[in-house]
Amino acid sequence: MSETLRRLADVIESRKLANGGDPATSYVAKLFSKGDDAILKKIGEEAAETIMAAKDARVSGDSSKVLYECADLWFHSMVMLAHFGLKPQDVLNELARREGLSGLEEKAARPADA
Ligand SMILES: N=c1c2ncn([C@@H]3O[C@H](COP(=O)(O)OP(=O)(O)OP(=O)(O)O)[C@@H](O)[C@H]3O)c2ncn1[C@@H]1O[C@H](COP(=O)(O)O)[C@@H](O)[C@H]1O
Repeated sequence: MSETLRRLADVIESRKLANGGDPATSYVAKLFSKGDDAILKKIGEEAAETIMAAKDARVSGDSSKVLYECADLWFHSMVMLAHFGLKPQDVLNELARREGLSGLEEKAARPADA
């Protein structure tokens, strides 16, 4: 896993209130203190901002804002993962499990009622 993701996951973990995170000095601790609805709301906002940035880039040809918004989305997704006791490595493991499995084949193999 990327060292940057690993270090960020460790910092996020350290910001949990149970680990001494202080909402007065830390954005992540403040988000944890507000609870999961606040974290999920941020993910919704950042996903929408990513979509808007991509639409703008389609017109302007400048993708720098897509990068910026996508980083916000990944970051807030990592806060959500930590909230649920998950790590970036768990997501990478799931992607690795899917490696080589065509999305079209996987969908076709689903039970009819799925
Ligand atoms: N990667 C990030 C990161 N990306 C975005 N953000 C913050 O996410 C917040 C939300 O972004 P918005 O653009 O939506 O800002 P806003 O509209 O003011 O949002 P709200 O305050 O209303 O939620 C901003 O305050 C950003 O600064 C981040 N805050 C922290 N990190 C990482 O988390 C670490 C720990 O941060 P602290 O817990 O604050 O020490 C940092 O060292 C960084 O590595």
